[in-house]
Amino acid sequence: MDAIHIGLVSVSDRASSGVYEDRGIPALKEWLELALLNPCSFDARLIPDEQPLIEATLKELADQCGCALILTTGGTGPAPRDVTPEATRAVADRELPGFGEAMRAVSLKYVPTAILSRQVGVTRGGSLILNLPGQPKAIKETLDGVFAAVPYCVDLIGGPYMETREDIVKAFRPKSGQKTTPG
Ligand SMILES: Nc1ncnc2c1ncn2[C@@H]1O[C@H](COP(=O)(O)OP(=O)(O)OP(=O)(O)O)[C@@H](O)[C@H]1O
Ligand SMILES: Nc1nc2c(c(=O)[nH]1)N[C@H]1C(S)=C(S)[C@@H](COP(=O)(O)O)O[C@H]1N2
Repeated sequence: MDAIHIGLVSVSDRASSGVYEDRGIPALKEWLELALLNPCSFDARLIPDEQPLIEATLKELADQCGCALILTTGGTGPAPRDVTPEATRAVADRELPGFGEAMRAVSLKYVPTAILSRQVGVTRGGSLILNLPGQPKAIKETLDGVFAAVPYCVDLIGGPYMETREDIVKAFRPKSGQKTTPG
């Protein structure tokens, strides 16, 4: 089974300055380790809401670290210091608007303020970058809702073949995109 390298970015002024303990990176890791069958390794970064730093971090994870998937958490709202979507768009080759739309739609089942998140999904080279809201509970809520589309997206941009635990999330691939196990 392909090994997968994943970038995790927690964007939070208060967690990065020690006001509270970061719960973003542990929540991202926990969900991914439960959902993915592939052997996974992670590069994790805890940074403040500073656009140049977010951009540099995303570029490093995509271009130097070779992450096929990069998940950010935090900084997607309307507050003046929320700049994760701007940073993500600034480093993007293409935007995949469906990810932001679908995450907001599933999130409305949990909170009416889901519409306040400006989260986006983009590609940069062979990396898929997804923004998640900062509330630690939002990580599971949004990943449960959209991750079915992630493995095929990663296939299409030339990444590893991701396999998921079906009781957590069932990856969807069209028949032509499915790998058949030999024998
Ligand atoms: N990385 C994190 N670790 C733990 N809790 C978090 C984290 N990010 C957000 N939260 C929790 O979710 C709440 C709302 O998150 P939000 O992203 O709006 O924080 P914020 O007001 O932008 O501040 P900051 O950037 O300092 O996290 C926070 O008050 C906090 O309780
Ligand atoms: N699934 C889910 N989506 C959510 C939330 C949540 O708790 N769960 N919080 C909302 C709130 S209150 C805000 S302000 C926005 C932006 O959050 P962020 O700035 O922490 O990224 O995400 C929204 N989306």
